[in-house]
Amino acid sequence: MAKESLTEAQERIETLKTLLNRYSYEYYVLDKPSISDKEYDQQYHELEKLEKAHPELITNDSPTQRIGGTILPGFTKVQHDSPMLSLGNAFNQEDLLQFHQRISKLTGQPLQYICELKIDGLAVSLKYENGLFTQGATRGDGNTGEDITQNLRTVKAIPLRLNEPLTFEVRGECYMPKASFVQLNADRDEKGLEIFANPRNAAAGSLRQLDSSIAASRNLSIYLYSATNFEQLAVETQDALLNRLAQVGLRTNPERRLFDSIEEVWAFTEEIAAKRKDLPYEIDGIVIKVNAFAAQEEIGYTVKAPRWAIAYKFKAEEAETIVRDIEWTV
Ligand SMILES: CC(C)(CNC(=O)c1ccc(Oc2ccccc2)cc1)c1ccc2c(N)nc(N)nc2n1
Repeated sequence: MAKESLTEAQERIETLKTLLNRYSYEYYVLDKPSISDKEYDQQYHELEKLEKAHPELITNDSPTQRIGGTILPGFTKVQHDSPMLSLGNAFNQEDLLQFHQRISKLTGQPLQYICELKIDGLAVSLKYENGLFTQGATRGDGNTGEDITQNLRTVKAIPLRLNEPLTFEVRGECYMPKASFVQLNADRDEKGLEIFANPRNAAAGSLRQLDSSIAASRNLSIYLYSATNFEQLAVETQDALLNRLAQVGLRTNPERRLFDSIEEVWAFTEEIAAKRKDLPYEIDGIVIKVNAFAAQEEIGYTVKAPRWAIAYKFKAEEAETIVRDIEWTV
């Protein structure tokens, strides 16, 4: 084909990046792809060819730039702008009742709860500046984590550009779907490599790689569940925040429910316990949060965890999940 003019190439590259970004949003966030994988691949290869012919037009948010070219010497430290807090635990109905009674005393507002699944993966923080993904980090000790931007850029469910030019930080759980875990262990076993004990360890092991092409091969995914400086999102509840995160292009877990009583919350934990084995990802519990941000602020925090949230933990499923989890060490 005749070498297209620079502006024609520039326009086509911009169009393709916008289209491919939109398709990823439909596929990973809306779970409603509007084109086939084949059509996606065709447009992706057209973009690759155009960028090869015009390398000066390659930008950081192009879907062709998810795998970094270099192997990192190590991970640098990252200070989180606000702490990534931990959660208190509940192990039975009585614990949940006590949680409810304890916080009911701390606010005059009627308590509405939101229940979210507690995905068994690795907590990560994603920074966006003017809508562009600029930094990804592990939770670390809650205040200091490690910069794993290169590896998180390979996670296709993480948009390199949001649908809106927002500047904020979101947090969520990066995980390996059960099917990817089974396939990975089968491949490793066949190659005589040590297999992973559970999907959480496999996800942690993948995000700890200094060569992002290895992380890229591990089919990781992510669910986001919180944001900092979310004032610009103009939301007043956790549920509205999650809807807003999906609207701007971020993947959130659909199995969330709102309840007005702790009895209904307990019933939900039993409902999820029954369907846990059928979920395409592992969970280790349910996170119960006061839904309204105003009530959250009134109820407040302890030194390391919110008072307005608790993790109801399921009993460990199989012997293997009791295996000591890999500590995050590099
Ligand atoms: C509730 C929170 C602890 C996040 N929230 C925070 O980390 C957090 C951090 C600073 C906050 O405000 C402060 C800002 C500065 C200082 C102190 C608090 C508020 C919330 C949490 C933790 C783990 C979760 C998980 N595995 N799954 C789901 N579904 N939800 C989860 N939610």
